[in-house]
Amino acid sequence: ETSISRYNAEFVELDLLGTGSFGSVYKCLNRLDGCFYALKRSTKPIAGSLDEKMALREVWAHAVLGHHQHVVQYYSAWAEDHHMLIQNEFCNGGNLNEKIMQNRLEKVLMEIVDLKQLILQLCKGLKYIHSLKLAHMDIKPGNVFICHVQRKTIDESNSDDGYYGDHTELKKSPYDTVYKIGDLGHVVSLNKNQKIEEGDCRFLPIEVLQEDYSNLTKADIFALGLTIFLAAGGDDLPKNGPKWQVIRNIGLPNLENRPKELNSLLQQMVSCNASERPSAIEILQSSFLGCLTKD
Ligand SMILES: Cn1cc(CCO)c2c3c(c(-c4ccccc4Cl)cc21)C(=O)NC3=O
Repeated sequence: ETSISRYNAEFVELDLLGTGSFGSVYKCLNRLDGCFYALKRSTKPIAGSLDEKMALREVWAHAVLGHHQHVVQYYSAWAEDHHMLIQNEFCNGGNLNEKIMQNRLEKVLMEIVDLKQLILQLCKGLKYIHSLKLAHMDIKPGNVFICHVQRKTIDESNSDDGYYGDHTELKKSPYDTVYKIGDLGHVVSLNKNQKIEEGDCRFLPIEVLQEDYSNLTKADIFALGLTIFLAAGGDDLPKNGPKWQVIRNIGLPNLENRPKELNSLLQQMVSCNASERPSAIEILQSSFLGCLTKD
């Protein structure tokens, strides 16, 4: 019998955004509020299975993380006809991996001012997650979602708005770019020593591979360093083998035509010794972002 599906009752399914081992993600329109949402629909995991633990961790993490500008917003989750659904904020700009691929195709490099924004915003998101005693454990370009939001333009028409500026500061783009950390499927709590589900091995620091979970926030910093490296124009990362070992033991190759401050920040973020990696808070305070954080 056709059981009443909340999914069909409350949403209009518009596009398939992606599929994977996790299930399928659709862009949906909520019939009531007229907003778009990203809905992940996956087969309901077997009770007591590892998949169920991970699925519950994802929902618990979203519930604990509440609202933050640089974490993808969670709205609801429910189960129906052998499926589990999670309703998240829809980010209309794709993900950072698609942007990196696009830049390579067009042979363009992210400008340093945009890289600084990327680092600033992701560090604010990580600072928030870490402040709640959680670690993301799967930071990578594919899990950084992009929102293009309408720029707050000063309305030129009513010149008596008390704004006597010259209005020439209009930026080239009609929108601001907001980066958000998403996919909380690997989130772990810092204190509880639980078996972690490793994230993408290209972004995994060696100590986590060796099951040293004493510094999980610094595992996120390591993965963030590699994520920024790729966004700044670095070559693809190895999944294993000697090149994988070199990054863990020696560090990253220098990015030419990038400021030495950026290269040294990246080197620190991927330090072999987790305690030498700067925390999200330290990066926000670092001189590299200095001129930026005073906005
Ligand atoms: C494949 N895919 C494409 C998109 C659109 C990006 O412009 C997307 C989103 C999400 C997710 C997602 C990831 C992990 C868990 C749950 C969701 Cl809804 C997946 C997404 C999500 O949470 N929000 C999204 O926009």
